[in-house]
Amino acid sequence: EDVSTTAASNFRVEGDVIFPASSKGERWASNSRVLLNHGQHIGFVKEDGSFVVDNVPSGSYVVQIENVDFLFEPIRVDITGKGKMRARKLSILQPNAVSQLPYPLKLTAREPTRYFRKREEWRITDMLLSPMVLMLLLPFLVMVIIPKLTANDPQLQKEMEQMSLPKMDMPDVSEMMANYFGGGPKKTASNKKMGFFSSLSQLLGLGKKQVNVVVIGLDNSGKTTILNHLKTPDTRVAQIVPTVGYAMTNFATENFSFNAFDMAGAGKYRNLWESYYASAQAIVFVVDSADRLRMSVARDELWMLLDHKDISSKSGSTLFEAITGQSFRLVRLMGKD
Ligand SMILES: Nc1nc2c(ncn2[C@@H]2O[C@H](COP(=O)(O)OP(=O)(O)OP(=O)(O)O)[C@@H](O)[C@H]2O)c(=O)[nH]1
Ligand SMILES: [Mg+2]
Repeated sequence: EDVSTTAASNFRVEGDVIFPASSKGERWASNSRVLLNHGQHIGFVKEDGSFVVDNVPSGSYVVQIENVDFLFEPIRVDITGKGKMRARKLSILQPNAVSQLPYPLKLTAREPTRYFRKREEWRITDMLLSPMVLMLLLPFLVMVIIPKLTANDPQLQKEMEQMSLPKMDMPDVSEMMANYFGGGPKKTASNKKMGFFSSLSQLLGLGKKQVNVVVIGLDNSGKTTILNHLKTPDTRVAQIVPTVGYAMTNFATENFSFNAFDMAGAGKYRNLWESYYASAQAIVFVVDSADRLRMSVARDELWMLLDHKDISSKSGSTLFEAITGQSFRLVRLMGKD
């Protein structure tokens, strides 16, 4: 009886340890121990990597290789009462899952042991992805993307521009920046009417160049009609009515986006014209050649325009005259006067 129990407890666990080829020397063999159940039974590794743990009673054991330089995955070994060996992966997360392994054991070094955590290095992405920077960048992205999205839809663009600034009495950031970087002369009235988004996209060199055009001329001379023809067919208005005060319209060519101030020509509104001269890159003076009775009134208004301080002080400003109606005689008449 005594013999049978000692015989039953005299099993041996065998296997091989495989170290990576890169590891130099045989140092690892003497530096390694085989631990069963964390040291309940201990074996040593020979120079060739083989090991034997003697005098192991039947039962279930966790086999680990203890080595200073390398990490090994532990294996579970079950020894039956009759000395039958069975090895399986030691699964901590799923203890019941059986993944059979060969016996004698083969234990392969998984990776070198790291005793120190790698020092964190500074990377540009850490900084760019920090919430602070993202929060700073997001509004800028929105400002750049929205004008691009609305560029094809003048109606929407107009709505955006009307929505953005006129109601709030807020300093125009883009104007401030343009003045600061451009170092140009102060144009207080100019950019304020252009809308925040468009001037910003212009500042960033995106999209088309923005041109402010002021269209003036006597009432009923055809200003609104001309501007209406310059718009795309789908944005044209069907019915043209006398303008009250002024109306803003937009139209575009390949390279330019025009902001046209369609001024009302009726006598009581004419004193409004001059406040838009300063902000204009171009002024169109429309004359109805068929309106012979009021040609002299048109001439006086034109002289007043040319004498205005905002016009005479402007170098490189352009003045267009649009002659509507049928008669060419009147072009000559204008020239004579
Ligand atoms: N026959 C003819 N009629 C025109 C021409 N241009 C405009 N009209 C008509 O003249 C009228 C007045 O045109 P508008 O474009 O409203 O004139 P406006 O200069 O904008 O006038 P205000 O807004 O009052 O300053 C409209 O009924 C147009 O249809 C043209 O070249 N020939
Ligand atoms: Mg009009």
